[in-house]
This record gives sequence, C-alpha cells and structure tokens, in this order.
Amino acid sequence: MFEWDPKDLNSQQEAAITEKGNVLLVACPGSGKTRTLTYKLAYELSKINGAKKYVIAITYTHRAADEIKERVQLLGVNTRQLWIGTIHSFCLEWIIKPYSLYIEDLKTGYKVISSHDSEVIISELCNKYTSPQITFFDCDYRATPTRLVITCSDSRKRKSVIAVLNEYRQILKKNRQIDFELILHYSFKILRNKPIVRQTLSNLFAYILVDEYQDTKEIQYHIISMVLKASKGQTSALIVGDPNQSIFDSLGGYPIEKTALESLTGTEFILMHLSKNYRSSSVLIEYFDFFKTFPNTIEAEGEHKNYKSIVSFNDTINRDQLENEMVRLLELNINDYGIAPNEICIIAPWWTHLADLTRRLMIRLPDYSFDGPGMAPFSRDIDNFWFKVSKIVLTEPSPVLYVRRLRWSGEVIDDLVTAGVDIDGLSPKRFLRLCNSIELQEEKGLEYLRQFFDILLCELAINIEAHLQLKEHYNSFFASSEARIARLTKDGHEFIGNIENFRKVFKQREGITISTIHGIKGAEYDTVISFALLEDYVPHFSDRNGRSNAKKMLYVIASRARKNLHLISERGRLYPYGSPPNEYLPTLELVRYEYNYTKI
Ligand SMILES: Nc1ncnc2c1ncn2[C@@H]1O[C@H](COP(=O)(O)OP(=O)(O)OP(=O)(O)O)[C@@H](O)[C@H]1O
Repeated sequence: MFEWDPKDLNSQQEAAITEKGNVLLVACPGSGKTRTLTYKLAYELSKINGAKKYVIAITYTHRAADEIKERVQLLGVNTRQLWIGTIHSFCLEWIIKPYSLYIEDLKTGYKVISSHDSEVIISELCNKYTSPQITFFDCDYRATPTRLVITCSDSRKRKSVIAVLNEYRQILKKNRQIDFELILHYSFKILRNKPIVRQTLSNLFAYILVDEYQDTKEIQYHIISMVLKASKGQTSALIVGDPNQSIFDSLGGYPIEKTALESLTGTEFILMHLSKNYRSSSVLIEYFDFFKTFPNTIEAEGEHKNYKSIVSFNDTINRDQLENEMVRLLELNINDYGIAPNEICIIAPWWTHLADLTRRLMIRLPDYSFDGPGMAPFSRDIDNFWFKVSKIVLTEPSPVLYVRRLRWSGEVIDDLVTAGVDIDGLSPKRFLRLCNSIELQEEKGLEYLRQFFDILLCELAINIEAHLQLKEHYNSFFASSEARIARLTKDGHEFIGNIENFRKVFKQREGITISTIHGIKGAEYDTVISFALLEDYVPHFSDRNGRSNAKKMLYVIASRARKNLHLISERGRLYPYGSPPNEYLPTLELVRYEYNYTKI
C-alpha cells in the first residue's frame, strides 16, 4: 500500500484520499489540489486488484496530464495501470478506437481532423455568405446529449451558419473524418446504445478521477456517468475542481451540483472541501473572496500568510501612459519589493492587448525577457505525429528531462508502428540518441523543424510518400503552424517565428510571463499585474452570463498572486464604432468593490 509522510498532507487532503466512496471535492485556489490528486492516484494504483484493471484520470489539458503522470511516477508507484489524458483522448482510446464498428459513419475507418484543418474547411465554406457576412467564429457548435447545437446567438446569421455546418459535416463524412465535438458525440452514442460497452469499461476501470470539473461540459458528465452507473458501485470516482473558477462557461463548461451528479451516476457522492490556501497572503485571500460566486471558506495557511501585500487599482490612467505605468510597476516589484522577474505575470483579456504592450516593454526593458507560454508559434495539435517529434527536437538533452524525452520517444515509435512503418528494432533510446546528434544552424523555427524532420526521415530510411498518415500530419503541421505564425506576427509578435521562441514553449519559465486570463489557469506568481479590465472585454461583450463571468475572471486573476496584485482599468480605449466614439469603461465589478486599495 502506498504510504506517505503525514507532514505531506493536511487532514482535509488525507480524508479525500483515504475516502472509499465517491467524492465531489470542492477545492479553493491554492489548496494543493494537484498534490491531493497525485497522492490519490498513487494510493488507488497501489490498491488495484487485478492485472486488467485501470485507474483513469481525466485532465483539462495535455500539459496537466503530463505533469500529474510525472508527479505520480516520482512518488515511486508503478504507473503501468494508470491512464491519464483529456476527455477527447479518453473517448478516442477507450470508446471510439475499440468500438467504432458500432457507428455507421466510422465503421469503415476514420481519421481525427485537427482544429486547424476544420477551421480551413469552415472558413472556406463561409466565404459565399456575405449578407450578413459569417466567419469561422460564428460557426462554433457543440455536442450535447440530445443533439449537435450551434452556439451562434445572432438570429440573422443562424440560417447561414446551419447551412455551412451541414456542408462541413458532409465533407467530413465523405473524407471519413471526425472533429473534437464528433468524438464526444459518437462516444456518447456508443455508450448510450450499447450496454455491453458501458459494462466492459466499468469492469476495466477501478477508479475514475476528473480534474477541473467546473469546466466540464454536459455531454462529458454524461459519458463519465454512464460508465460509473454501469459499474453498480464497483468503480469509484473523485470529481475535483473549484466552481468559483469556472471561466469556460462560453464553451459549455459548468460545475455540476452534487444532486445532479448523483442522479446521473445513480450513486452517492460525499461532498468534501479543501479550504486551506497555501499560496496567497491573508490580505489577498480577503480581497479575492469578494468575487466569489459560490459560497466557500478559505483559510490562509501558507508561508506568505502574513506578507504585507500591495493591492492596487488604477482606473484613471490613460492608455497612452500604460507602458510607463507597467515599467514603473515592474521596477517597483523587482527593485523595491525584491520579486524575481520570473515570478511576475502580466495578464490581459485578449492576446492583441498583450502583444502590443509586450513588444514595447521588450524595447524599454532590454535586461528582462518575456515569456508567453500560451503563445506557441507552432501548431500544438497533440495528436499530430510531427508535434510529438517537435517536443523532442525542441527540448535540450539534460538529465532532468531524460525520462520525459524517453517517454516521448516511445510515443513516437508507437505512432510509427501504427502508421505501418517498419521500425526494425528502433528503441526509444536509439531514437533519442539520433535526435540529439542532429545539429542545425537555421534561425527560422519552421524551417529548422522541416530540415530536422527531413534528416530524421532519411536516417530512419522512411519514405514519407509511402505513408499517407505521416504525410497528412506533416502537411497539416506546417500549414497550421504557418497560419499561426502569420496571425501572431500580424498581432505584433514580429520575432515569433524564430527558433528561440519555438524552444521557449517547452522551457521552464525564465522571464516575466504574459498570459490571457484563460491561459493562466492553475498557475501561481508572486506578483500579478492585470490590465484592460474594461466592460466588453471583462466580461466579453457577447457573454450572456456576463456579470457572474466577470466576477469569476477577476477571482481567477487575483487568486494567482502570492504577494502583490495590481489591477488596471485604463481609460481612452475607444469603441471602433459610434460618433463621437465612446471609450470602454472599467469593469463594473471592480468599480462596485469599495476596497481600501494601496496607493503606490
Ligand atoms: N499539505 C500541504 N502543506 C504545505 N503546502 C502544500 C500542501 N499541499 C499543497 N501545498 C502547496 O500549495 C501550493 C498550491 O498548490 P496547487 O498549485 O496544487 O493548488 P491548486 O489547488 O491546484 O490551486 P488552483 O486551483 O488555484 O490552481 C503549492 O505550492 C503546493 O506545494
């Protein structure tokens, strides 16, 4: 049985881990959710009974899956019976791949289309609709338990959007392709119509863990619940997250209530809480508590509990002065408060705001570097074979990364086998050695990768033309990366295509982080500076639950900080229409908060 040092966990964390029944765990920010999850997985793995049983963990991102898997490995337990990944990977691996024969459209073969390729098809179909004009962004659609629904709320556009999506579906059908929503749609259908599949999966799964449940969609809750229900209590579950941080509501994510979860799964859940915050000072916790939309209690428990935090709010500065103000705040934090640059994060609602400001800050502060982890210059389509190779190409051979790079090499080799390549005894170690031996002088990131891949193919004697899947992934990888770089360059990131920026994506953070609000999930910094906190940005102008979503976004922003928080609602940003043009006003939730901010 997996055992831990009692000092590692507090009593709430330990109670959640040792609980035998199903648990709905509501975890406040900074409460050690990741630690609790990893110990729980190690604990359940050590209890597993039978070689054909699995512990399943569903995470919101692939990055989280990678991190959690590594942390469980570091705890010293055997992870052979641990499966961890996103809901889409889960559906593909456990439902679509083995049971595609139950779906008419899939039974003669299927391919997963990348989001970039979907965008290209839909954008082209949109071109013929000019009055009103529609774009790819209008054509978002969502799989629900009852049907596929379009999310466009503009009644003038709906007819055209439906027509585009019908045509799009026909194209996918003809090419035997499925996109991410169809993965969920078909998985749901298979589970609903085939009790044998539900039964088989529930026999295989000893434990199911779902992370970030507040961002989980209705159809995803249904998919997991059908398996749990079929197990008749044999499979247990831990559903964990924070309803106050549910900022993906526009994508359909919501925190399910205990009673609704019990009714879906046909089984009882125990509601538990993690209420000790190890991250922030008491001052900050008290500050962000105002923005909560779900009741909770939080106790400051960490080493910065008594830190004399600076919480400032500036709603008078003009946008012309924003750059100066940012330089002042950065220097104040670094020079006067002793904060390390890589412990500072600058957050804004949209990339366009960040790109413009970062470019100017880079010139003003040449001694500091700026990292945008969400700003990958190449396509991060994790199912793409060449993306998997890129991870190895763009990371340094180092003892710290050795195990991770070896695992990635193993995944690449598995994919080569699936693609029908004769790998002739190629081992992960040999593949890694080969990658480490290739040296190139190219400065342009995409060209670097192209040359690297070509050498690799040549060394491995693989003729890409003879392997359709590798070829398709190659074309899709480069086409989507080129489009991405073009978009980022247009937004003002003129150096984004350099190989150094490609490498940064996988590096530990070194400089000042820049991020959107949605990209900051799960991270923590000593100082957080957030600007463009203006109506119609926060909340977004099209948001139907704008008022509560504005609160949730402010809650997420403020709860990332350990020590200091600086909020800015700059003036003088003008609406693109109207005469005379009006300016965007500060987010109402900030204006209404009568907090005694620090004057700095
Ligand atoms: N029992 C504990 N004792 C001391 N420190 C802890 C304990 N549990 C977790 N921590 C520390 O608390 C910090 C916050 O943990 P973590 O990032 O897992 O929070 P989280 O709950 O995922 O936060 P969020 O939901 O806001 O992203 C980490 O630095 C972690 O090491």
